[in-house]
Amino acid sequence: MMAKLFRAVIMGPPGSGKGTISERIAQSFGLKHLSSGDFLRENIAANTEAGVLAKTYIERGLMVPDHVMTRLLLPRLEEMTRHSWLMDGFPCTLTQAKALNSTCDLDLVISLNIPYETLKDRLSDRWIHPASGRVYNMGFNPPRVQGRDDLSGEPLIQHDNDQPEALVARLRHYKDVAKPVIDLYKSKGILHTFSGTETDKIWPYINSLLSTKIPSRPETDTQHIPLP
Ligand SMILES: Nc1nc2c(ncn2[C@@H]2O[C@H](COP(=O)(O)OP(=O)(O)OP(=O)(O)O)[C@@H](O)[C@H]2O)c(=O)[nH]1
Ligand SMILES: Nc1ncnc2c1ncn2[C@@H]1O[C@H](COP(=O)(O)OP(=O)(O)O)[C@@H](O)[C@H]1O
Repeated sequence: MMAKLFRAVIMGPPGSGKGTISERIAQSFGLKHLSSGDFLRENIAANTEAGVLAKTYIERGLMVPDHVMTRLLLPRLEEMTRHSWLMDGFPCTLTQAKALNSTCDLDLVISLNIPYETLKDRLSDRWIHPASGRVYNMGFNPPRVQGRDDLSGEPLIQHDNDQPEALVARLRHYKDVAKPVIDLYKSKGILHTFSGTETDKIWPYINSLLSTKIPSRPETDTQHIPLP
């Protein structure tokens, strides 16, 4: 019998560890990790209409408008009716959350609550491989060769957006737009908030929460490998 499908969203300010934790969840529980940033980069690389439009905003450090995000992401989610997934980076706004609501029922929302000083330290030390979106942190998960992506060997870059001056504005913006989304999920009783300064300390709590919600590893594209 097919395991029940499971749909989750992970929210948090820039640098809160959504990508890092999503990878761990995907590995441990077999959910597909969907990332709004990755979808956007794929569309930009493929020169789709939405990708060309999105690029003009991202290049200026702005959020992509809601109607572009929903036009891009909802059809992809509709294709995933047979999969369990974890979405990272979407929804960001109440309009996006309402659009997602009309497409599927979420089982769980993880919200990461990380102090500003911690975000500032992490992001000022974040290096990115622009083509793939892979992220490194010089202390936490450094690349094998300094300044180079582990898989492609291509140079890593830093975003101006990650520097403290830009970060303050991004965080303020995040707080404003995320608050009604968090309130919505709280009122639905599916919000779980995790606070802390280290991903490795937060992870066991998320892991044990998900273990109570996902009794067996759901169907995946890959071969079914029993967990130890
Ligand atoms: N020092 C430290 N760095 C961490 C920790 N967890 C994640 N990082 C690093 O912090 C940076 C941000 O983590 P991400 O997983 O990219 O965070 P995100 O929430 O997906 O960020 P955005 O894509 O900006 O929304 C990356 O460089 C990570 O390697 C931690 O516990 N300690
Ligand atoms: N849900 C969303 N709504 C609007 N814009 C988004 C959304 N998700 C991603 N973006 C845009 O794509 C960019 C890249 O996203 P992402 O890879 O998550 O990294 P970051 O948030 O660190 O910039 C964002 O800066 C933003 O411009």
